[in-house]
Amino acid sequence: MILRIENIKVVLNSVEVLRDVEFEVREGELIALLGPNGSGKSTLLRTIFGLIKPACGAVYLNGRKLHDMQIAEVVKSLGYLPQENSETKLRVIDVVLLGRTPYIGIKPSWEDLEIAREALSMVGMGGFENRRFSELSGGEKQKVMLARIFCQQAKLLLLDEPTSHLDIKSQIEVMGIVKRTVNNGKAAIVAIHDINLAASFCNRILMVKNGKIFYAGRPTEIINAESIMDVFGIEVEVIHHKNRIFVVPQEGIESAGWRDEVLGRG
Ligand SMILES: Nc1ncnc2c1ncn2[C@@H]1O[C@H](COP(=O)(O)OP(=O)(O)OP(=O)(O)O)[C@@H](O)[C@H]1O
Repeated sequence: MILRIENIKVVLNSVEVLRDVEFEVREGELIALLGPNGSGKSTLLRTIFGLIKPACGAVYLNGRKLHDMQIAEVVKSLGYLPQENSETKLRVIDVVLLGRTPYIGIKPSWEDLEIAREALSMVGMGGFENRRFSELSGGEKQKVMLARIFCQQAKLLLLDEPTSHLDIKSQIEVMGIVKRTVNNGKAAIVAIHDINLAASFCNRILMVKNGKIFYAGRPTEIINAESIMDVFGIEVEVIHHKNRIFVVPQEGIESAGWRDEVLGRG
């Protein structure tokens, strides 16, 4: 499966929110969208999913223009997780089963139920099936919404800050699940604020500023003090250690004095 975003411009209420956005997504790729608040990451994901029609340019899925496709067809290919959860009094299992909507006939089959239960246990929410969604914590809700997307079995996942409410263990687990899903012949684009998490799990990073892609490439190629200053306007030090990179605030390094320790020179 190949998704191609071709020269997209998006204008919302006369404001140009995205411009000259162009890239491709191939099978097996996990792509992070990094950028400051308001830089256009959510708008890009919404445009790819077809919720926003670009003023110019287009999104192509396997060579077909996405905006010409039926919504039922789109949701079998693209799974979109929005940034905000909608509130509902539905039971957890029914929220997850909504992910099966593209496949369900009159009512869910045993197989649909099995897939939904498996997705819940995959995100560590087995046993929550009969709880009310509205009564869960922020992180629990986020995991349930992720289970919903996983059981949709779409080929490309569009995840808007999927780890924002999660503790460190859950963040790593969720990114691990996304990575394994991608390795099984799928792809994902993830808007995320944690640069270290993005660099640890993603094959490619797109750095967005003012609605435009400023840098694109492998984490080790494009994450450096200059690109972060350019895009975020903040001084950091990027430490390369054992093929990994760590982004730490300049101020933190100077006051904590742990840089040499990390590099094994302590
Ligand atoms: N309907 C709209 N009308 C006008 N401007 C909009 C509209 N929706 C979004 N914007 C603006 O578009 C810009 C990009 O917003 P977007 O939500 O895509 O940013 P983001 O990178 O996802 O931000 P964050 O990291 O804070 O979630 C922002 O300046 C926002 O105010």
